[in-house]
Amino acid sequence: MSLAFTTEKQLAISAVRRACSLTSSVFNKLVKNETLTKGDKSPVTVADYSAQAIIGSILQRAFPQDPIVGEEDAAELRSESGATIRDRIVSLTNEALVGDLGLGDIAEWGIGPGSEQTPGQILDAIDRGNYEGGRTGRMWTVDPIDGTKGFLRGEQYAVCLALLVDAEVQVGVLGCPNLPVDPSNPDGDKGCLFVAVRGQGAQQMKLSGADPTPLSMPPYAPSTFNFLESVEAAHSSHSTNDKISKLMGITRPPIRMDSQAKYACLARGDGGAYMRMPTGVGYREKIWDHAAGSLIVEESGGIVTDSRGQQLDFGLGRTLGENHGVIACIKDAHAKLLQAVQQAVADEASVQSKA
Ligand SMILES: Nc1ncnc2c1ncn2[C@@H]1O[C@H](COP(=O)(O)O)[C@@H](OP(=O)(O)O)[C@H]1O
Ligand SMILES: [Mg+2]
Ligand SMILES: [Mg+2]
Ligand SMILES: [Mg+2]
Repeated sequence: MSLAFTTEKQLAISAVRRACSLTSSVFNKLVKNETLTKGDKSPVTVADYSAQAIIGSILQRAFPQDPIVGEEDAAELRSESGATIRDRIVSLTNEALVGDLGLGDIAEWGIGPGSEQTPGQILDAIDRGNYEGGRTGRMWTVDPIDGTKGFLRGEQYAVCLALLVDAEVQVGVLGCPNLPVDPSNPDGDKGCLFVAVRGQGAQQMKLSGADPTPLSMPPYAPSTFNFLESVEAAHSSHSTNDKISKLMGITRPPIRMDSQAKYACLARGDGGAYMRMPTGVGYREKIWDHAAGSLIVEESGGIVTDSRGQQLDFGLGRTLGENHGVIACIKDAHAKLLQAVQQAVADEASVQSKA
């Protein structure tokens, strides 16, 4: 019997790997005017756009019917002021598309020597990410660089791609170019790829595709349990985590890290829970920030819910809807953690109502 989603898995690995080699090489050459500030004040670089163009272009060739929910769009690049950055993105994307075929790559996906695209095709490949999402059918979701702030600091970031079918994540791939391959040797080799297919487990491999190893989360051990959380306090509440941590009796400090690399590290046994509690500014979490990572944690034996213990709903459109936070955790610690979370949320609400 052939396994489900074999082609999709291989394609997602190939696309993410190609995008990762681009982001790593751009980091070393990035110049100041290659970072723009978006309407929401967040940064976006030529690497974000080019990585989305690469993934969009490969998906267009392999699965032309599948819509894409992607973080970036090409509106700014189509404007007059976007001309310089557009030219750079076109040449970076083409450089990456024509790179030699590697393990598992298929030339029919529009990669390898001779696969250049026109500027118009590249902008269209980025804009394929404009799909609004929804509850039914197949769709991909892509975050070309998750943790752009981490990328700019030379710290953690992830290239993220997931396939959803009827609002359920079926395939998830995370490429983490700056993540140590062996967590016990942080100064050793860097560059990991994480992949999961629903019902088939999760694996870590090197970005080159070598050394695939199955992932499985360790059992709950109170003495080593701690939280993974964002570096950016604006993205998730450090203070709420601190209260939850005290209620749980956790003594180890949190591990701060940008991007969905947190999901990946949790899946391979770091910390015990990835905590993303809302900061109260009405921000809605985006599906591309959670789809791939949540499946990798679930397929490694973990559990992912919101702060009420409910499953994340990927069928609401481009966002996860009203923000009740995200809690990804070792399965047998989840009930205890949820109790502490709800206590902390209730305490915060009562302090606010008295203020
Ligand atoms: N106020 C907010 N609350 C929660 N997440 C936010 C936020 N503002 C931006 N983000 C998201 O936080 C992501 C980074 O998460 P983390 O802090 O875990 O690294 C960003 O992804 P991008 O970097 O892809 O834009 C962005 O989507
Ligand atoms: Mg962004
Ligand atoms: Mg993101
Ligand atoms: Mg991003």
